[in-house]
Amino acid sequence: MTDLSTRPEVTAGTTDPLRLLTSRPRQLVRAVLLGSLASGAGVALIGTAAWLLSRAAEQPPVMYLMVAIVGVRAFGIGKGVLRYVERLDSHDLALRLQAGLRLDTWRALTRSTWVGRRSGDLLSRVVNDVEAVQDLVVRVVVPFASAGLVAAATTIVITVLSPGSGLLLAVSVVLAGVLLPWLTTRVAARSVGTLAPLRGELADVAAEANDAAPDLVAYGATDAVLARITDVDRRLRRAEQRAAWATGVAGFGQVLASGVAVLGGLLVGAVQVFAGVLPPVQLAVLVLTPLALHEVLSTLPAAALAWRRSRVALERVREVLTAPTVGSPDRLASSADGAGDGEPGIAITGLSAGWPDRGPAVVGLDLHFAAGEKVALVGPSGVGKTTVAATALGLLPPLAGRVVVTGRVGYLAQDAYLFDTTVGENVRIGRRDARDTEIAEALLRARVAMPVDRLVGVHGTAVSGGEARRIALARLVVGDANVLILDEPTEHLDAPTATALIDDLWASAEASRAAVLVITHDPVLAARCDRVVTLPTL
Ligand SMILES: Nc1ncnc2c1ncn2[C@@H]1O[C@H](COP(=O)(O)OP(=O)(O)OP(=O)(O)O)[C@@H](O)[C@H]1O
Repeated sequence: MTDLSTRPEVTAGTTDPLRLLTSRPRQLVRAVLLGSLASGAGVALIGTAAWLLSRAAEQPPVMYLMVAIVGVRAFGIGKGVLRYVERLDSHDLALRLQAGLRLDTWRALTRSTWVGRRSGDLLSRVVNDVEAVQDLVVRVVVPFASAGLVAAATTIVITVLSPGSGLLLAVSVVLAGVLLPWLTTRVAARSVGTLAPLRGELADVAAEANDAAPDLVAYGATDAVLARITDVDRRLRRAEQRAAWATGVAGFGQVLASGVAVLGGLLVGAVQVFAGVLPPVQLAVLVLTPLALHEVLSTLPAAALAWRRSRVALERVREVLTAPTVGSPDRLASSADGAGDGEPGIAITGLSAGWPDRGPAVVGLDLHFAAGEKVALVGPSGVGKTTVAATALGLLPPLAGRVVVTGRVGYLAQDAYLFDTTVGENVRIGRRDARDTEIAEALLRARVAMPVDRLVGVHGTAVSGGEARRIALARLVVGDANVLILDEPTEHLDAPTATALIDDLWASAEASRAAVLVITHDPVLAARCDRVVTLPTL
């Protein structure tokens, strides 16, 4: 067994089920062997107990029963202990593979800005679908492989005792272990294949309804959204019911297969006992051992469905891993971390910019500004000011032209995100090693008279719009950025607060010779910049 906290995580680097599983072959083999021994102990327990009961009925001296008595105890205890150890080992392997895959998925997420992706579905892929790798180990490979080994061993032992019963058992094993699982996946394939996408869709509509709840209630538009959620839920439930129905029918088939093995064993064994070729005490072994084996095989239809489900889920994860990147947030992070390669500044040359699957919002923009310069970008609503900022930040790839940003970038977004934590922790995002005193000072400079430990609520709903804006500003102030991109910094603020805040921002920008790009509709703020660039309407 291994300690997850001390061993490095496995990075799977693949979503191919076979390659995933064979990335830790020794642990996989060990888990399968432990699983086989646990299941084998269960079957051996019933077989030995059956012999013991029959033999005890003949009332021999107890010495003749001792080995069987010890065997029953050993198999009984061994079954539980081995199953426990197998569970530890197989879950350890499964969690390791899952951690590796999750790490790969996060890496893929950080490579792209995922502009335009449905966030609920993306979340469902990253959380639920990645977990499919757990099922692959615990519910598919270990049950199938160990059931196969135990079935082979049991069939050989029964064949040695009674070839006719062995043949019948082999037929029932093929029926229960191969045919029924295959039929189950055939019947339920389509509905199982839709489960993961439907869960993603449900997460998506539920997340959207949650975000939009105040507007929906205010406009009395909840019915339509609830109807959408109910519709997806109904489709999901139907798919789950179909899968459950297939598993139920397979369960019935399992009982039949087990009946064939038990009755067959009884008939063939009885004939052999009457013919004097089989000792009577072995009859119970021929009858009861197949029963125990079929208990092991009864999990296989569900395992076959889990295999199908895991493949669909891993395919969805693969789509995330191989999705084309949008923008270059990693480059942004490195330029933000790099200790300012050269003078801070932004050089935009011949830029055409726009959002994926839309035409360009901005065409042929030239905008160069240097350290210590403050430039206001103005223009009518929707003309593309935020699009220019997103492109300069690397969140969107330029459609044409070049954008070079030198220095440590600090960005105040128009809809800056507040996490559901304290004011202080929200500010600390600007500089992770900021001390409490520095956070308090940043809040003071951003004119937020709030205790650092006050909670801001989900999406900052427990603070006012102006307070949220200033907390986001404090996040910018606490960092040591020297290229500032500010999208509507004075929005939601009263005139005196806005003036005081800009005074402060300008003072610290001048001290660090920062290059400042301000997007604004506020003529007072624009007038306080060195230059005003007006974006033309296309
Ligand atoms: N995430 C997005 N996905 C697709 N299109 C977008 C997105 N954000 C903005 N757009 C579109 O891009 C165009 C430019 O929008 P942008 O937000 O850059 O304008 P803006 O000048 O900043 O407007 P405002 O002053 O109202 O904030 C608009 O037509 C807008 O509908």
